[in-house]
Amino acid sequence: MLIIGIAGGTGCGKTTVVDQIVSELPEDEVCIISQDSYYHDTSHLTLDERTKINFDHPQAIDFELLVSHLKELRAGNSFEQPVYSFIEHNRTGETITTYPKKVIIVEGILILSDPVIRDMFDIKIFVHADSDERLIRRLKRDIATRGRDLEEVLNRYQTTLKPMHQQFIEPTKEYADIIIPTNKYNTVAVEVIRSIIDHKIRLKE
Ligand SMILES: Nc1ncnc2c1ncn2[C@@H]1O[C@H](COP(=O)(O)OP(=O)(O)O)[C@@H](O)[C@H]1O
Ligand SMILES: Nc1ccn([C@@H]2O[C@H](COP(=O)(O)O)[C@@H](O)[C@H]2O)c(=O)n1
Repeated sequence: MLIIGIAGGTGCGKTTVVDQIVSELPEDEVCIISQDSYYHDTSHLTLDERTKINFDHPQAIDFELLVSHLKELRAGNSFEQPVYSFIEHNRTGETITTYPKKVIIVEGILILSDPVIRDMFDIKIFVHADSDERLIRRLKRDIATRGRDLEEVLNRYQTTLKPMHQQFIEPTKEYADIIIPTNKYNTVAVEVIRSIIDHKIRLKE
């Protein structure tokens, strides 16, 4: 089993890079775990209280649960991955059964910030796009798919996204084995990563 961690600021293109990497891998050989599934359960809060959470701080993430799930996979067991709603700012109560596969990809803004999880990765990748590029993408995506408006995204950007990025996300670049520049689509880097995965899988077989 090969466990790959893919970090990088919001809107840098993590999900896009993951989709590109897995697009040519057999479906039964790869599983994807999103850090978003591990936002703490906030059912005890009202929707209004949930909107005030700082979702870019490491304390917003249930890293303990993520670690325990990765350990299940390493032990050859499946687990139930929570489904998260960006509209409700909470887990939906549904889960996706996630099975151990040859390649496990864990992606999220803060996944290189936790030392225990970091140690579990065979390959650590940081996806980099400039902050103006990320803000533009985040605006477009959040308005189109996450039920946000311009005011909300810009307000969150100034109050939490930018300071949290500088404090907790950008510094984790130093732990990365590979940094992928994604100011534009980077098919060469995706090809390189695919061949590293192929090589490492063969070594482990
Ligand atoms: N290299 C790129 N160039 C232009 N747009 C991109 C690029 N990568 C991703 N996008 C777009 O930017 C938005 C955010 O990308 P996404 O992969 O969801 O980022 P992340 O998972 O890091 O937040 C999406 O709408 C996606 O289509
Ligand atoms: N209820 C939530 C939870 C998180 N966010 C934002 O999502 C970002 C992380 O996801 P990416 O796909 O962009 O990596 C993070 O920056 C949080 O601010 C949210 O808006 N609402």
